[in-house]
Amino acid sequence: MEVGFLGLGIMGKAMSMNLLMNGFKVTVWNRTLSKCNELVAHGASIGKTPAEVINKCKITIAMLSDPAAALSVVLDKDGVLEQFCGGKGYIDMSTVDPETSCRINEAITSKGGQFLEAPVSGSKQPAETGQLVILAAGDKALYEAAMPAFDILGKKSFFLGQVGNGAKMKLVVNMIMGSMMNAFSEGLTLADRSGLNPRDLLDVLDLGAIANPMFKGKGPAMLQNNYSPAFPLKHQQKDMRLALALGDENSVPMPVAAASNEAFKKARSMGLGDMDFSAVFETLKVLKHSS
Ligand SMILES: NC(=O)C1=CN([C@@H]2O[C@H](COP(=O)(O)OP(=O)(O)OC[C@H]3O[C@@H](n4cnc5c(N)ncnc54)[C@H](OP(=O)(O)O)[C@@H]3O)[C@@H](O)[C@H]2O)C=CC1
Ligand SMILES: O=CC(=O)O
Repeated sequence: MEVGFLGLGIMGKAMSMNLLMNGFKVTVWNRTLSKCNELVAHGASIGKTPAEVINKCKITIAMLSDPAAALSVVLDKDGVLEQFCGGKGYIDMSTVDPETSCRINEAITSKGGQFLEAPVSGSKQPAETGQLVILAAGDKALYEAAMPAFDILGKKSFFLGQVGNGAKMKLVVNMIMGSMMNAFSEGLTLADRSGLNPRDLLDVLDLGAIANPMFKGKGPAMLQNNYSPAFPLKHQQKDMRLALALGDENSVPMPVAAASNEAFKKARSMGLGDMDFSAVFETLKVLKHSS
């Protein structure tokens, strides 16, 4: 199967490499074109623009940072839309808001194409090992056509109905995840400042009802001030912001998420946006130094 792939950041690079290593023919594009070199060294072809990739491939996947990037790659000069026509499919796996997904859907279908949103749950390592959870919505026929690729990229795919539902599900999941990370950071800080060993807290948490892979995976690194990015903090803050907007639209009070968003904003203001989202832990250390 041949696919195009737009966006070779942390996720896109791992996902496109995984497709390549599993026998797919992949044509890649990235805004910073030099990031294509590693994929090309492993057998990928390169498109110099998104339009060039669309022209070549029947199905193209995008994995881009945020709504502005997702829209720009479709609508701007040399973008996806310039070459779109009937018989082609576009799958946007970026985390965006439902409105952005709907705008892209309208643009693609106005050219006779098929559109699927398919954001993913799971970070750098699940992307590398094909263990993502795929949250698809939109064109069912394209979903079925893309299943061989989804089977490589993920451990489970959900088809959630109309365009927007995939984005909503992803935002709900990441709103919960971001709030959990803040509660975890506060717990580690409270343990430390009240005279406990935070490493003991990790062991206690891991044996109880709130054990989870995130605490287990990130906790030891956080205690060593290691925030090597798997999920960049700026993207987690974007997801909190978009989830809060979804809460506004639906009159859902979300005080915990709102407080978490403020903590991620504070971390961004401290220059931690490109670090892993667990770096929100650092915002609590600032309080210690200033007291
Ligand atoms: N990392 C993670 O754990 C997960 C991330 N996600 C979501 O996946 C998406 C990608 O995340 P991730 O790979 O971590 O992000 P990165 O920041 O590593 O990569 C972002 C990608 O978007 C491109 N990009 C940014 N702005 C533009 C623009 N204006 N025009 C064209 N391309 C642009 C970047 O290009 P360039 O290289 O030129 O900067 C890069 O390819 C995000 O929506 C994120 O929320 C979802 C699940 C897990
Ligand atoms: O969006 C991030 C993730 O880990 O899922």
